[in-house]
Amino acid sequence: MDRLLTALGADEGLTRYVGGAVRDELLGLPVNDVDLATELRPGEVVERLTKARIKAVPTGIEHGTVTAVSDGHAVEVTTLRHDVSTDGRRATVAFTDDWQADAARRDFTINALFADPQTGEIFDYFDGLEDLAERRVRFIGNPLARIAEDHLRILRFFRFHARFGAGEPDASALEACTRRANDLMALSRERIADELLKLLAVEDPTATVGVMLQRGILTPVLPEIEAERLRDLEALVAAEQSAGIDPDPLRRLVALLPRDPELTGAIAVRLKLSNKSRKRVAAAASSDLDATPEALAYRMGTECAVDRLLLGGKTAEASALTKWTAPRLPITGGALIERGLEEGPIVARTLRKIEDRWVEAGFPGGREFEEILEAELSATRGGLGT
Ligand SMILES: Nc1ccn([C@@H]2O[C@H](COP(=O)(O)OP(=O)(O)OP(=O)(O)O)[C@@H](O)[C@H]2O)c(=O)n1
Repeated sequence: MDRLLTALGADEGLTRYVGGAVRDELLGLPVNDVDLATELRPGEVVERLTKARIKAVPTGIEHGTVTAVSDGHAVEVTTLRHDVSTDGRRATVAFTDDWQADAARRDFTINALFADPQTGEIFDYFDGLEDLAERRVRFIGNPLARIAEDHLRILRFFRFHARFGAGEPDASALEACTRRANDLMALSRERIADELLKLLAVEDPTATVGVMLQRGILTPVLPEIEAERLRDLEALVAAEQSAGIDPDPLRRLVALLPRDPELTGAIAVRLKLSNKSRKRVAAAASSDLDATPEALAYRMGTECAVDRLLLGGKTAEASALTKWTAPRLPITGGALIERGLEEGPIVARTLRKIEDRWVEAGFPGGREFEEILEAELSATRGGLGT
């Protein structure tokens, strides 16, 4: 990091930390991604990095962003800019050396703080420090205008409020988000899903999601969510906490949807979730809890079984399951052949039947397993007429 800061002239005041890293550092939270803002133009950023033998990737060069990869860490370096025109999805930008202008194009006051890497001095042009102390999430300037520039800010507002806000959301922001909720339809499904899942990943999103449902914010993108579902989300969050299981945004999404695997799967497709996530939410949406937790985990994988148990209010079982390791079936197809079974599809079929009975019996070993084995082998032999 030091090498990078030196290369970008931080000691001359040309480059500062910005955004989430400054905010999280001031709150004493762990900082994951570091963003830098710089007076240097993108071409000069690339030149200086190359000279210092730091890899420079022009990830968003038209918006002034270069990613510096140094010691395995990626840091986004963005030239100070102000937005010239925006259509709610994309912005045309102009570079500047005015720090306040760069702060002014950002979304919320708490996200527009700069920090001098050398002295630690904070540059706060829009009362972000005060809002941070009061745990207020406020747009910079007119909320309607800021949402018109980038519709995703509607969901970002709720995410940051859920994460950092205390009490009621800012009234003018809430009003603007409510009025413009339909604008979310203009965004790609991927961006909506990504932002929504980030919101659902915060420690406890219940109160904020409650406000969103009351205001119809999610109706344009997820009309399937009914207001009563908030109680399910609340119960799930409480179950996760008491089971000591990490919050999971996909599981929380399922809590908000009708408990219908087919419908949930279709929503996952609409939100363009990955195949893995689609399968997971569809499996979690089933309320079938007939099998034992271990049998569920063996069949569906522990993650899916934990989802289903937590969503079904079986907190202690879910917690116990996280420490459980799936046993292996104590016999192979080869061993069945050695015991006299003929090679062919019958081997796999018999193995499956043995496995079913073994799972049902609670994964026994030793004599009990031998009994299952013998019973199935003789049934198979009997079936074959041998
Ligand atoms: N629609 C957006 C997206 C981003 N930003 C600005 O770009 C910074 C970085 O954006 P991002 O990485 O999305 O957010 P972080 O604040 O870093 O939050 P997180 O910790 O969730 O990454 C924000 O702080 C904000 O200043 C913005 O103004 N409007």
